[in-house]
Amino acid sequence: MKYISTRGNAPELDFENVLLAGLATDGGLYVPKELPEYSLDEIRSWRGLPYSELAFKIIKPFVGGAIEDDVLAKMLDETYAGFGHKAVAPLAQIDSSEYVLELFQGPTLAFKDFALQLLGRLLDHVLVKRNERAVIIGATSGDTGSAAIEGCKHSDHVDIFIMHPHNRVSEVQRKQMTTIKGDNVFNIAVEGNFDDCQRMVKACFADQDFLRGERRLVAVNSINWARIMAQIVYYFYASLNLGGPDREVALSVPTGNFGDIFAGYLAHKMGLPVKQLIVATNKNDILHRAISQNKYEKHPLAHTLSPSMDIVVSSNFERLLFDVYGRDGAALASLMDRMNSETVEFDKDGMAKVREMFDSHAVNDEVTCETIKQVYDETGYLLDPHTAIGVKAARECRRDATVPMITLGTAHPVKFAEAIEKAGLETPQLPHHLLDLFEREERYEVMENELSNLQNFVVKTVFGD
Ligand SMILES: Cc1ncc(COP(=O)(O)O)c(C=O)c1O
Ligand SMILES: N[C@@H](CCOP(=O)(O)O)C(=O)O
Repeated sequence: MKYISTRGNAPELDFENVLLAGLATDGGLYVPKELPEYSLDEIRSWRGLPYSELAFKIIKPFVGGAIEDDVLAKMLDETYAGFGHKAVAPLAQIDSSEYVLELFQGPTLAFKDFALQLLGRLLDHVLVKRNERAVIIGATSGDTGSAAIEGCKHSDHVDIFIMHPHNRVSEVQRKQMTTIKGDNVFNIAVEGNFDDCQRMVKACFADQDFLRGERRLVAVNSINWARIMAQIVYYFYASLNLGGPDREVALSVPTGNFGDIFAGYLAHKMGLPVKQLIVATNKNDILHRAISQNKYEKHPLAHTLSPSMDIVVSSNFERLLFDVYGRDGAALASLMDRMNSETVEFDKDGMAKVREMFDSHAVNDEVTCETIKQVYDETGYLLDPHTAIGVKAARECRRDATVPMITLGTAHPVKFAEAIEKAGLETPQLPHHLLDLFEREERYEVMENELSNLQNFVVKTVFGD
């Protein structure tokens, strides 16, 4: 399997190098040159497989021989054995033909664990083989951070630096990151927002000289292709558990950086029958406006009760646009330049194609809380605010009531007490492994929103000067 950059001006890479690359050298994102496609018969033959075995079927072609089959299979077994539910990604029914795919059964209680528990193992395997040590720099609006640290903390081959927006993640999210012990783990609270943190990550990739050629820089955000790859699996799993591929499903995805829903789009392109994909956003609704009005216009970032989706610049939208623009890297590079600095209208035929599959809806804080309350009153099921946005968008955008609607349950409600309390409900107890979270000692640096500060901190920490 070969990978190419969305901006058409970076070397083609194999899986091992794409795993280690982060951003492409031309500033683009890596995507598979060709996607594996499956017939309905093949997909049907995967019915009943345990999660890790299904993951092996789907992930193996993307890895393309870079890791021996038995090693990959063992890695996948170990990854998903650590989840708190035997089904790994169970479906909860909240109405007739309406489901929540619970992606929060992993150690940090958010969907990020699906990819980051695996990414930590993949990176360790490859770095040990190469006898290399890497620096990870990541940005989080709350969930990627703890999942990445949890996934990588055992590796002797990485130092991991995670930036979060100061005072803009929930208390549980912050403590989940900042209380993880490890000599190789460094948390930074940036006086800025998630976009600022993500911009600094990308700037570090564009200027790696600060690591003096002595360390490789690796990404744990969804700019890293391996993140998307691992997230494709649960779309197949959910569908197969609801009668797929002989029955279509509709999917509503709480969306911020567009990584999760992009994985769903790829699952569909690989052969999974999908009726519609719903981009569910909070007040940071640039993607909803882009899809519904064909107008890509940046508004200032708003702080909401669904902080993990407080994102304006959605990195993975570029991967979808690459397809929309006929996989023309040069055209996309100039489009991305324009999207940086001006309001953009996309190619009309391309947008029409996007709308064949995608719908979108934006949900404000008030409606988010109303939805949490309504679903709780109707069913006793407690949604976290991100999932509630997905459920609301699903109900607004549903095209066909006979097609099962699955909302991706992206986080556990225990992480978002403020929203749950504003909905007039009680936050549940932390799960057993986090019961003493509030007593654990925190460790993080507060830092101005300045690239040089970040780079100096990394250099001082890694090289000691
Ligand atoms: C709980 C939660 N829901 C939804 C999202 C949005 O996912 P994506 O960024 O892949 O669009 C995130 C963050 O990424 C998240 O942490
Ligand atoms: N919502 C994320 C933001 C980072 O997105 P990623 O999927 O690119 O890592 C978070 O919670 O950190």
